[in-house]
Amino acid sequence: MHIHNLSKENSILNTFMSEIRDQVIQKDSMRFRRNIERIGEIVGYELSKTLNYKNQIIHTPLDKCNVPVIDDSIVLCSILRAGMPLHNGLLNYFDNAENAFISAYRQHKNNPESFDIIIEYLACPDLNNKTLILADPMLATGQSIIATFNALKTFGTPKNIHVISAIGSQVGVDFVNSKFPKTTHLWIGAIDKTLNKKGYIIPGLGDAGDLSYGEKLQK
Ligand SMILES: O=P(O)(O)OC[C@H]1O[C@H](OP(=O)(O)OP(=O)(O)O)[C@H](O)[C@@H]1O
Ligand SMILES: O=c1cc[nH]c(=O)[nH]1
Ligand SMILES: [Mg+2]
Repeated sequence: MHIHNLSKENSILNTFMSEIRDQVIQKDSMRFRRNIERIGEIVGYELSKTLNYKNQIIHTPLDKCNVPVIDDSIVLCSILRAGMPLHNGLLNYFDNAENAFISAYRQHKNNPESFDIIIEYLACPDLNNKTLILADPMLATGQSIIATFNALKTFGTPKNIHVISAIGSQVGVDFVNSKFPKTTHLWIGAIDKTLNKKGYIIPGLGDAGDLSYGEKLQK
């Protein structure tokens, strides 16, 4: 797996990262969603440099010119709920992408420290020979993204895979690195030290789904 840790380089991305982590600023849910969306836009721009391009002749009012344009068929797949703002950011740049949505949530067993990933909803186009972008802002244990990848296998074999996340834990990154094809790219805003007993990233930011859309009842 090619791991691109975008916080290693100074850029405006780190301003948005600081705001989604900040316990005061993150309480403004509209700003939180917009910052995640802006992270999606920046990552979309960065990963666009690795795509395939073809020359297109463009007629300006004065002459014609050759412009390289994206030649890959892109499918954006996001994990509900927290993936929605990241999805919007990517879709802001990849105008013609096809879209897939999957629901994955943690179902706790008898204690808060152990859980299964439950997938109930999946809508996905044909993935054969496409460029698949899997987006989820939090890569904690890595179980949700792996469960998603496995569930998508019946929809075809993508040509390339890009996994996008705002914050990951080192164990989660190591886990997905061991499960995805070696050619996969991981684009990540930051890789944090550890997970707590409930599987939350430390220092992380808290619960990305709740910060975007409000607290949900645990059932
Ligand atoms: O790497 P993992 O250990 O699988 O954890 C990451 C998952 O947890 C969060 O979703 P959550 O279950 O909180 O659902 P939500 O989006 O509805 O809040 C997050 O958006 C990921 O999907
Ligand atoms: O730290 C975490 C882990 C899972 N889901 C989140 O939203 N945050
Ligand atoms: Mg959540």
